[in-house]
Parts: sequence; structure tokens; C-alpha cells
Amino acid sequence: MSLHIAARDGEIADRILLPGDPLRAKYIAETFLDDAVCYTDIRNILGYTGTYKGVRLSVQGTGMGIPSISIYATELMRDYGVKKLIRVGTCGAMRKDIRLRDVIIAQGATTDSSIIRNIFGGSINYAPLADFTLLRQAYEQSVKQGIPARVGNIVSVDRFYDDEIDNDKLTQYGIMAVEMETAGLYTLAAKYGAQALGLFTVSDHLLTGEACTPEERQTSFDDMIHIALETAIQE
Ligand SMILES: O=P(O)(O)O[C@H]1O[C@H](CO)[C@@H](O)[C@H]1O
Ligand SMILES: O=c1cc[nH]c(=O)[nH]1
Repeated sequence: MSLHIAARDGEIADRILLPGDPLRAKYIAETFLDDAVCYTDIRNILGYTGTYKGVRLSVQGTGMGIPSISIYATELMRDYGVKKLIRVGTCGAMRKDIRLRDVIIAQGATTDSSIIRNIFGGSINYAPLADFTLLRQAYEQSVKQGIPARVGNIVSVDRFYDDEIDNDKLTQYGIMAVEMETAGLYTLAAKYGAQALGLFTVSDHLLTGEACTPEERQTSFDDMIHIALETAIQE
């Protein structure tokens, strides 16, 4: 057992899906995994292990923001030996050509996080990147499913409500969408020598104001989940 995860040694698989929302973890476990068993509910951050197409796999919530996902990702890699981590998140679209419910793969994660800055200090601006093998496998899977994902740079912000951020400039420099965890996940995966990928469904649109309901954020987005599951079970 680690400080924030109640699992005993061996109860978490070496590959895991990571939604921010613990109820999305419950939905994924109950809908897609066989023989899913809940291994933690500390702070209601639910985690399950089961099998998908015969391969052992876990799914766990991470909470919101880089401070929160950093706690869970560190304990999963350092204390439980997890080697493959796929975030299945929601994001806000920042470009007109991206639509609600589109699937996005984060090749890179730009960030305003002081956590990443503090790791390196000095004048270094670290570039948190996806694992290329997972990225390729997820993209190929999205094509196979007939819903080619958009691949590129996203921004992981510290503040959901941020009146000061310059979204126009970020868009001009190629940022497709906004979320709150992936830069932290990619940086920690590099530190621990693990593979990480961020997959997203567009849950709301910053330009049009369209938005999915809270219920949809908990219990849908199956296109993204299928891509993540099929990617996670590959060797
Ligand atoms: O739906 P999840 O995975 O939580 O992701 C997004 O939703 C939350 C904000 O509503 C942030 O965690 C953001 O990254
Ligand atoms: O962090 C997030 C997630 C979804 N939509 C947003 O606008 N921001």
C-alpha cells in the first residue's frame, strides 16, 4: 500500500488507463473490463484491475491538475512498477476546425506549470512528450476504428478558470486544446522510464461555447476508450 493508493503488491497491472474523473474509471472498469476488482477508494479516487481481451489491465482516477496526477503517477510507477500509463481525459478545443467529441492525441504538452519549471530550474523549458510507440499505436488504432485522431500539441494549464491566459497566441503557435494534467504525466514518465500517452475527447469548445454534460463526461467517450484499451494491450 502507498500513501494514496490502497492496493497491495501485485494488485495493479503493469499498464493502466488514467481518467481524471474517478467515476469515469468506474464506468470503464464496469463497461469494458472482465472480472474488474476495485483495489482502492482512498479519497474516493477509485482504481480497478481486470482484464481486456485476456490482458490484465488497471484503470484509476487521478483527480484534477498536475499536483494531483503527480501523486498518483509517482506512486503507480515508483511503488507499484506500472510501466504503461494512458491518460483518457476531456479537453477544451481551441481551434474552429476541431469539433465537440473529436479525439485528440497529445504529441506534446505545453504548460504554465511551475512544477515542471521547478524540476529543471534555471533557463530550461522542458518539452514533455508522448511515448512514440504508444502514440503510433494509438493513432493507427484510431484509423482502424474509422475515426482518425488529431495529433499535436496541447496545453496543460494550472487554472481551469484563467482570465489572463492568451489563448489566441497559443492557438497561433499550434496548440489544439486545453486540459490540466498531461505535461506532469509525460515529465514523470520520463523520470521513471515508463511509457505515457494522453488521449482526449473534446468535451467543450472555447470558441463556440458548446459543451457536453457532466454525465457525458463520466459515462461516454467510448471512441477514445476503445483506442486507449486497444493501445494498452499491445506489446
Ligand atoms: O476529464 P478529466 O480527465 O478530469 O480532464 C479535464 O477535466 C478537468 C477539468 O474539468 C481537468 O482534470 C481536465 O484536464
Ligand atoms: O481542462 C479543461 C478540460 C475541459 N475543458 C476545458 O476547457 N479545460
